[in-house]
Amino acid sequence: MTTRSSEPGGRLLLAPMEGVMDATMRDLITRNGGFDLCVTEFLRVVDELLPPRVFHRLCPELHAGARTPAGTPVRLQLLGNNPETMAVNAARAVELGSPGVDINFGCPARTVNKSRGGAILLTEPETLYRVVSAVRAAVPAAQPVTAKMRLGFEDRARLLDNTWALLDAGAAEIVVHARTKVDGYRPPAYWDEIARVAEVARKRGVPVVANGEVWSRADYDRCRAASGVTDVMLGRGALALPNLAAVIACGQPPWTWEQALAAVMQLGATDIAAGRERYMPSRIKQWLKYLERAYPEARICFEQVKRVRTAAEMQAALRKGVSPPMAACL
Ligand SMILES: Cc1cc2nc3c(=O)[nH]c(=O)nc-3n(C[C@H](O)[C@H](O)[C@H](O)COP(=O)(O)O)c2cc1C
Repeated sequence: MTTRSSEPGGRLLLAPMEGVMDATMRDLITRNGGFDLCVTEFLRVVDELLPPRVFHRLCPELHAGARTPAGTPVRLQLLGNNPETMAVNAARAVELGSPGVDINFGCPARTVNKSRGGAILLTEPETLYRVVSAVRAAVPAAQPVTAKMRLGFEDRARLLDNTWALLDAGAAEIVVHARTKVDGYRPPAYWDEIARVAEVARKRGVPVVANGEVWSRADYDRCRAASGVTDVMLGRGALALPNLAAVIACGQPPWTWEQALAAVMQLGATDIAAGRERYMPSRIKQWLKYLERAYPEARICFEQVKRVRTAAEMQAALRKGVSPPMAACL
């Protein structure tokens, strides 16, 4: 196992991905090394202090020092607009062991935005300020309060207002997904816009993390050059090429399809062992879709398993692919 981190060249963060990047995935992806920090899927905060079990469900690593089995720290992410409830839930996240807390100002989901959560708040810099200030005040000073945002909601007009709001409120770090909400996930990511945020944040000594469309070592280099920042967050790229962080951090060769398929099988086995059989086939299919970007074999594999409904059938189908011919998994 390669455990060297990407320091001092810059940190690598594993992106929060709701419905995809749960503890099992974080374990599989961080095992190979290269990552310095993970951020959890968002925890939706409305009008109450959530019970500890909700935090533990989202981030079981809290039972293990808030680290993945490979030792990568995991920070909890909260999403909401109410400063008071965000503050009490942030305090609880930290009490339960989260190394600081991250706040989501980037979620583009219509249902979330309709209830004034996620990216819609980029139209209200004053709300960003109030939420982050309240959270900052509620969390011990040694614990970082970080924020993740997009370039804007409809356009980038308020990018620097939002940046100043986060800085004035005491954000310790800002992750910028280099697209607006309206851009969705459509390429390109506008990495050069991150440079504008970084220029302002530098005045306060606050690091900025670049995010969006980094699928390879070459993208990573281009992203850093365009944004001028050294820290990068990887999302879909780390699912498409599961050892992307180690490729970047340690020059590890990109995994072969056989290695990727072994990780897919491991995910299946873990889900079964944890009693998540019903959920397992759809998870495997979901990952294969991401893997298609790096491996033509993943498409063949997906076509062959797309009608599989049970965990046992899925396991048998994948197992056949482990012996030659390796190009297919049936
Ligand atoms: C399925 C999915 C779920 C996501 N869930 C979250 C989330 O819970 N919190 C968050 O801040 N960003 C979330 N994101 C955004 C990612 O963290 C990241 O900003 C985005 O995918 C761009 O980075 P990438 O091109 O490296 O994937 C999600 C993205 C996807 C595709």
